[in-house]
Amino acid sequence: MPLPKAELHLHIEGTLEPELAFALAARNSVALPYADTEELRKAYSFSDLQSFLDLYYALMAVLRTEQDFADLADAYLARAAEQGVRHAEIFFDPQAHTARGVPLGVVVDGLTRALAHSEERYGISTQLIMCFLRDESADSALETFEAARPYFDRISGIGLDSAEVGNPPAKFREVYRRAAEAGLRRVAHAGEEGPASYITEALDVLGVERIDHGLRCLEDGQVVARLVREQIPLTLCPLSNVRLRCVDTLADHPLREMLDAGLLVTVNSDDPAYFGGYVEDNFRAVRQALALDQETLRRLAANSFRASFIDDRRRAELLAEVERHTFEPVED
Ligand code: HPA
Ligand SMILES: [Zn+2]
Repeated sequence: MPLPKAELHLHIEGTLEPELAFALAARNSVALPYADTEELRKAYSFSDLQSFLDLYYALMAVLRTEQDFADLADAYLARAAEQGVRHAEIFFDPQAHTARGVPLGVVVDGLTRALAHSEERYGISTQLIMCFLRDESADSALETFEAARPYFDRISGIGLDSAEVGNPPAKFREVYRRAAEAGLRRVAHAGEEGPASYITEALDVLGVERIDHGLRCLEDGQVVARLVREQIPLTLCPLSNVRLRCVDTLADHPLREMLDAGLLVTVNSDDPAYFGGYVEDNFRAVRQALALDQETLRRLAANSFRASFIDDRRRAELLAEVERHTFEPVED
């Protein structure tokens, strides 16, 4: 069995595998501009975040019905279970669907239909985090937030994703204020392609409890010192960072330096269908590239539960599972 872990940075739309994309395209009579899955996979060569986002949004055209969203989430959960995931906090992008005429209720009902049987079927507890597209307007985020109020009993928190540079956190001050007032958890992508100052802004202006990516904190010692002091979790995504050219190679990934600095870092998969692996694949890749020992892997898994929004009892149970875990001999 793989190491038990929580997945805290996972875009459900980024789990759309080429095979499922073609199956849904056929089911919904949507034409894809690729002959087959092989040709589609060849398009997964990205130069930066935007080049990925262009394909990510285009492929969403196949997601139309409640069943589509349920199938997408169920396929993810089945994969996640094989990868040792025991708790998942799952992002979705409501505006990417409502903009195409898919009602918010269809998205939420479909996703939560799959999540509802997740504990029983896969042993994975789940939460849903609604992300706003930061390259859309602040008004659009507010409209989306208000439209989602009827679903707040099924939504744990809000996040911020999409094109970072030029779309600083402060643009979304009001929607984060309303989320806090509504008792929702708050996270945001910051410091992936954007500067370290966006991390500070997300903490100070948006009141976020966790930073998604946060890699570029390393460019500012004061930001690192604060993240360490306040033990703000960072949800790193190593394979994503290589594919989107935030780091040159996995061997250059600063994960080890970040751990050594005392940062509360976690390892996650971001958009696994596009970036070459799910969360255990990310663990395995950094273990190999950075020669991480078992205690370091155990620490990363424990961090994932510490950084999660689960209740204290389940957190204690899952941390005990990490402690008890015995590693299988590695073959590579
Ligand atoms: O890695 C990402 N960064 C920003 N937006 C995203 N939307 C899906 N994945 C990402
Ligand atoms: Zn992300």
